[in-house]
Amino acid sequence: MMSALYGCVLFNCVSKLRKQTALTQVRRFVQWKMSGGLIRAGNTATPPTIVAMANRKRNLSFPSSRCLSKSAEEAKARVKRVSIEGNIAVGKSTFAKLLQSACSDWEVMAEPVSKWQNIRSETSKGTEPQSTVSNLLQMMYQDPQRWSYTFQTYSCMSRLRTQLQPPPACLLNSEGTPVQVYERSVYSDRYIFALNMFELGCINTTEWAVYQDWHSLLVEQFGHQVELEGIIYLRAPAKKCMERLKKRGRAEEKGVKLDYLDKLHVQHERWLVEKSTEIHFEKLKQIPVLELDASVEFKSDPVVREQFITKVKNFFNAL
Ligand SMILES: Nc1ncnc2c1ncn2[C@@H]1O[C@H](COP(=O)(O)OP(=O)(O)OP(=O)(O)O)[C@@H](O)[C@H]1O
Ligand SMILES: Nc1nc(=O)c2ncn([C@H]3C[C@H](O)[C@@H](CO)O3)c2[nH]1
Repeated sequence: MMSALYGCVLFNCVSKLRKQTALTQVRRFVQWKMSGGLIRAGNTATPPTIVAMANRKRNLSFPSSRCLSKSAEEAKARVKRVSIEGNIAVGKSTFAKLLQSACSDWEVMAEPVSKWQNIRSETSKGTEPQSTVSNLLQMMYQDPQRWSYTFQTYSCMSRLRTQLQPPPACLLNSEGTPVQVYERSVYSDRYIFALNMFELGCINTTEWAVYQDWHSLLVEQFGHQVELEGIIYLRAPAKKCMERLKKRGRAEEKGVKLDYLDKLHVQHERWLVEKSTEIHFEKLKQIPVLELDASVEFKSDPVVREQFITKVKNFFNAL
């Protein structure tokens, strides 16, 4: 019942989005007409849809809901997008903070864990509307069979929202190599977590088919707005992640077993190292991956920190 409702909400979002996209096309066409219909692309006047296609080939980004000037579009297209992937507690947030402080051309977007821990809903009991808060992360860990599908719909939606956020002005004005860095992505949502939950039997075959269907639809509809140019894979043995998970002591993760981290490690290896996971998006199949040994302690060691930053800089520059 709940799954059907979530599917329905997502479906409504997509059809609204389609309408918005159509409206944007019409608006762009009217603006193009009013400006005399001349956009420099060689010597010919080119309709906006054709320019859009040409720009897509050159990997230029298009605004989702408002029209940006050509130079703003070009500035946006210069911003590269990279996700940090890795097992639970491997050190992504810690590494992300290091990147954030290392270079003003890099903007790090944290995984929205606190949103998953605090889902507000309005209920009307009696006459007064009441607000209740639920912790979906905890619900998922306590009863994965009941809540995994719901969790994946919400985690994926929140990751999508993060990946759709426009770059800040400082990145648009950057003269270096501006990069938006995401802690995980809509791709790890599917190819690590949802897949793992399916393989564990916590997501059933129907839920998995439904998840994959709307995931593909969303990724295809948003196109290059949610594409990544690269992935940083923080790699460490599951045992090391378990040590760190225990040290961190997040309440919801108390029941997490080494076996679960082992399985997630295998999913990361299949996707990012062996490349044996079946991937459904062409660009993602060829994406460059920077692998870093995250088992080393870099927080207290400035030499290791510098080595990491240099590797990341070289990786970004080559994208
Ligand atoms: N290189 C490191 N060496 C030693 N300890 C580390 C290192 N990186 C992170 N830690 C510690 O490990 C714990 C988990 O780190 P962190 O929260 O960054 O992991 P994460 O990958 O972001 O976790 P999650 O998957 O839950 O988002 C923290 O207590 C952190 O201080
Ligand atoms: N089931 C499941 N699916 C996801 O997409 C997902 N993404 C993160 N997590 C869990 C790992 C950490 O405990 C915590 C913070 O990363 O949330 C997930 N769990």
